Amino acid sequence: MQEQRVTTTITPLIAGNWKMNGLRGSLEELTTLAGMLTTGEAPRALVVICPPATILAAVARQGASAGILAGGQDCHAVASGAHTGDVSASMLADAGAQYVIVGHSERRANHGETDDQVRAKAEAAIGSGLKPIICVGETEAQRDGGTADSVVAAQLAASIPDAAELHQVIIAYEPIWAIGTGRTPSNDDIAQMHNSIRRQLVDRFGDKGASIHILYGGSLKPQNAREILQIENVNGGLVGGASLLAKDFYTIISAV
Ligand SMILES: O=C[C@H](O)COP(=O)(O)O
Repeated sequence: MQEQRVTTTITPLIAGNWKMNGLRGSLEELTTLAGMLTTGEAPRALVVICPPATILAAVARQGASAGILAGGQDCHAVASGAHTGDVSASMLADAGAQYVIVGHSERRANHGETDDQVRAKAEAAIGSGLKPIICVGETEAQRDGGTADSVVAAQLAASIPDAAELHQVIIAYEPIWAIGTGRTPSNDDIAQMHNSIRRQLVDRFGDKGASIHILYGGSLKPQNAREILQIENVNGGLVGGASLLAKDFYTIISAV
């Protein structure tokens, strides 16, 4: 039987995750990017930068005139309290963020975050008016063992909240073995995974599931952006290393 395919038209979104890179000096890159976005051809994508929390407010303020939106890289699941070192979703919103990454594989791996915790963070984000970018993805062993589909399906099922405001949720598929390695899945493998994610979203959420962004992340670069970003059901990208240089990030944005 032929697989049912679901396609949809969504304004693409390109998000840069600066991770733990970026001192105040990085704002110069933001200024350069803003200049490119305002003087060049108008971008066909929403542009988001997720900097370290220390410069989030500055990024939100400085990026606004060029239409650059700001996002956090993580948030706590509760609004306030005795959680030394943590930042809540409402604090990110207060600093000017409109998005927040939750469940990035570096947090799942290094901080033992579970799907339940990721879902709680996504709920907190939505409750504070932020759009959570919920990350899912398989390890290399899982890909080689043929379980990538089921691993990602389980993460999706458990990490996405059953919120009425579901149109605010964004999914980022990031094969862990592709992050920061320069390796990417084949275009066919990306298409297969994104179509599978789309089917699950539509099965679970109906029409709303058809309008949820599904971003690709993992060694997305100026060199491969054009072909990856035109794959069916790839509605943009979550970019790590290549988002740190304005020139590279602008090339990726322009590839949409
Ligand atoms: O959040 C971004 C991803 O982890 C991708 O990172 P990368 O583009 O450096 O591979």
